[in-house]
Amino acid sequence: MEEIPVKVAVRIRPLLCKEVLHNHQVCVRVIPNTQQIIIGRDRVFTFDFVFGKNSTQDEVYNTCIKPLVLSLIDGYNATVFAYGQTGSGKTYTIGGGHIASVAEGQKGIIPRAIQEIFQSITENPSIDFNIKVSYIEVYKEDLRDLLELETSMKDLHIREDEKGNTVLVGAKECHVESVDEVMSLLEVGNAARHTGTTQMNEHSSRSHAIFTISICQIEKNSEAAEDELWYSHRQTVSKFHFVDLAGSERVTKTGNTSEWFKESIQINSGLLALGNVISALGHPRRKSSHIPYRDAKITRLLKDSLGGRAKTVMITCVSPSSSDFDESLNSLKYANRARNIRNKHTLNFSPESDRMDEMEFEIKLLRQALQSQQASISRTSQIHQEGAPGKNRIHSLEEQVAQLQEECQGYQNCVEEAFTFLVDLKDSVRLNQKQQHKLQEWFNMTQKVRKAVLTSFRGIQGIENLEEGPQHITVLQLKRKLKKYQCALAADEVVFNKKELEVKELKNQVQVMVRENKQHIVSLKEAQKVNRLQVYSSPPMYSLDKVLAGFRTRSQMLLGHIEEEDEVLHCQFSDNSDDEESEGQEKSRISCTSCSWIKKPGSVCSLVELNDTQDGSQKSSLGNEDLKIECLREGQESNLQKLRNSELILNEAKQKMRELKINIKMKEDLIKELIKTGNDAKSISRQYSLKVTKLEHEAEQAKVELTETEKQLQELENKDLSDIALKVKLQKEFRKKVDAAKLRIQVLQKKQQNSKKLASLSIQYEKRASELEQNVNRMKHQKVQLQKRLQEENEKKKELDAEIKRDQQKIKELQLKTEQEEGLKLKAEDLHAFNLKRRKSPFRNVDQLQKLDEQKKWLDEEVEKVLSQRQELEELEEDLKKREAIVAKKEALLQEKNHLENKKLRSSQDKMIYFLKIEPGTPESRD
Ligand SMILES: Nc1ncnc2c1ncn2[C@@H]1O[C@H](COP(=O)(O)OP(=O)(O)OP(=O)(O)O)[C@@H](O)[C@H]1O
Repeated sequence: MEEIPVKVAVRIRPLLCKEVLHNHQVCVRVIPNTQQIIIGRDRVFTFDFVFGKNSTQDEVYNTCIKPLVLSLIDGYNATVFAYGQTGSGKTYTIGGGHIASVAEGQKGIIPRAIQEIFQSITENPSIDFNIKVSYIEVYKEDLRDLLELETSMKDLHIREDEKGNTVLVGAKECHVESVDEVMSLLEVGNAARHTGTTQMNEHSSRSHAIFTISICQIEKNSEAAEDELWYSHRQTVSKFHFVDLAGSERVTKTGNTSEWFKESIQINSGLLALGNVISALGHPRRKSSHIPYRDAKITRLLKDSLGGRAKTVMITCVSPSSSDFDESLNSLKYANRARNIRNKHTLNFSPESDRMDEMEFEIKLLRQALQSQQASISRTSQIHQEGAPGKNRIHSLEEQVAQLQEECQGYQNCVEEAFTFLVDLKDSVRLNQKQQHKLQEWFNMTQKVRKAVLTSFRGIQGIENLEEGPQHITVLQLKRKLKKYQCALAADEVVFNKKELEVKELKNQVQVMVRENKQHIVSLKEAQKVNRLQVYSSPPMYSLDKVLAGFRTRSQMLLGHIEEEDEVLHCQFSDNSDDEESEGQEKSRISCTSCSWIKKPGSVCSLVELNDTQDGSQKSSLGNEDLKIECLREGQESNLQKLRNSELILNEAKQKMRELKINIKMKEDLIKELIKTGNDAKSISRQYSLKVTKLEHEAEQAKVELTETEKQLQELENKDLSDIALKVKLQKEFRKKVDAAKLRIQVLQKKQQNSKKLASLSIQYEKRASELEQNVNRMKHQKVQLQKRLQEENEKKKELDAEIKRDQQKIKELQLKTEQEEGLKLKAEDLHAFNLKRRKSPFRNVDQLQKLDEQKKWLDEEVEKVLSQRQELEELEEDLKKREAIVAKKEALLQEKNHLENKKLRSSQDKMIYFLKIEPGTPESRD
């Protein structure tokens, strides 16, 4: 049997309105013209089908579901299941939900598949179709019939038939005859399905739903119309499961608390089991490994579809939002694993139906043979009735028949000869009318006899024809074999086509890689060129203009560098098209290479060098003003960037606070529960300690009684009683008493032990509660610290606001100054003359020089400030990253801890309840 892999499709939904409003970035994209998906910066996955944010429902259906529907009609079982995080678009893609209110173009897979199935029914009038639908859900590991809600879940069972197919027993199967009927059933089922509202999805499916459509096809044989006596038919039964799984979710993210906490856990555990099955099946050495189908109901139901006999497509839905990065990556990893799963699908035609054909034909032949046999028997029986019944008589009759046949043959020969002779005679001799008439009569008689002989001969031949029956059977068998080989050939063709596709895909990939390689080489060459250019453009001596230009470029590059790093942080998941992104990367690469010479400490062009340049001092002062404004603007931009960052930090901190609050609330609930159980345990323990002392007292009494009875027994044995019978009787009584006392002591001791155990259990509860209290205190402390940090961040934000305002003020002042300076420009000639004069004169204008120095110093300071601000920013970002990593780790640990604590608490509660139940001598039961 051919192994065909499970096909895996990935669909990325567009950003939802609220995500756009919250400024979420896109982190998952389809690589154009490939079957690949890139998540984050560099994680690439290849799938059988990929659908981006602009993909339509029609596209999804036609590409990966239509072939499955056609296979269903060909007689194969098929499954499509949607997998993914909550709110990622599973229900939308499968076509569940309130389908009546959905526009035609937005309809999902189920309505389209139903349409297609009924279309093919109308196109095949030679086939009798019998269609049934069922709809069930798995909610909290319980099966529910969505078409018959009264059905008790105890009546629904998952079984395996003799061929190993998974069958759901007890679910209602509705016979349907039109698209509308199916749609209304689907609507009814969807309305009955468990849904809820979470922070992630307004209409979140809280259960796994399986909508099944089964088709029974009965092919009418063309002979049936011609021959009313017999007809043959071929029967095929195939099923299509449409599975909409509940979404995997982080409990803290969905905002579910207490009530829904358990529900989320159940959903996640079902999906975890499914993940384990996919992992085990996708394992390269899976044949030897165990596949844990039995771990959950959903995996048991999907056994046929994963590693079984059905043709399966898995659609993994992912959210593009960067806030769902982890979940999307996980989904993609699972989808990648699922590509390794191989199913062995088989055609569902029943060989029995072919055998039926043969048998029907055989019956027909036998009936005919029987009829002719009966006719001949009745004839012989007539002869028998007429003649003597004895065997000898038959034998002599047979001999007579043989003789007569011989005679008959002789006469026949004579007649033939006479016939030819008379024909010749008739032509050559002239006969009178009477003779002619007689001859004609004789001819007619001979013709009649001949015809009679011929028809009887044909009758015998007709009976012999019946012996062709077995030949016909062989032909049928051969036909059946031919059909089988044709099927195998078709399957081979499918595999061949698939392989061809894979080869094409690989070729495409190779081409893409070659193209990329070329691009890399080109960019490398460009980079080398730029490097070379920089080496030559690095001036040996700096003129003021060049230095200023250098300063500007440098500051721009520094800014660019810093901004680029900012982008790395924030635009890591930007929603640019791939081309834009690659262009951006190209630019950043070039800018990095071009700033390389400036970064070297030796090549930093300090403004102090301006001291040596006296030419164009006016120009430089004007340039300085420009520079100042630019610097300030840059500073302001950086401050704005800082502000944005701090806002981001603030939001994240708030989010953390919210999560912490939920965690604390849960813990507090847990503590309350624990305290309650602890108090109960305390009161029980108090009762038990009373009981222990009482029991001790009783045990003491029993011991005293025992020693007394033993003493009495001893005395009785020592006494020399004359009445032996009385002595024996008394001894018996005493021994009985001793035994009873011993038994009582034993029972009392056991009870004592149990009571002590229970008392220790309550101590354990107290300990556990105090531990949890400590835990909560720690969390509260964390909360306080977070609040502090929040305040600090708020203060920082305020400071930054103030700084920005100050910068703006400065910019205004400087602009004013520049305008004034520009006025001075008008006197440029005078100034030039003055400069020349000054250069000639041995003494320089000390005041102006001082002023210039001051301005240069100020500028240097400003540059330093900007640089230190950038430095601070970098440190702040690094710190933020570290903090984020720590918080994420802490969150994961806390979740794990919670989970364990809950488990422990539950098990200890169970234990406690168990103890309370099994203890027969509890005070209540005693009372
Ligand atoms: N491809 C898409 N195009 C447009 N909107 C979409 C797309 N996919 C999903 N959505 C929208 O996203 C929201 C969530 O989708 P849906 O309810 O299908 O998610 P889900 O994965 O089934 O969630 P859950 O597991 O919680 O049931 C819906 O409002 C839906 O309309």
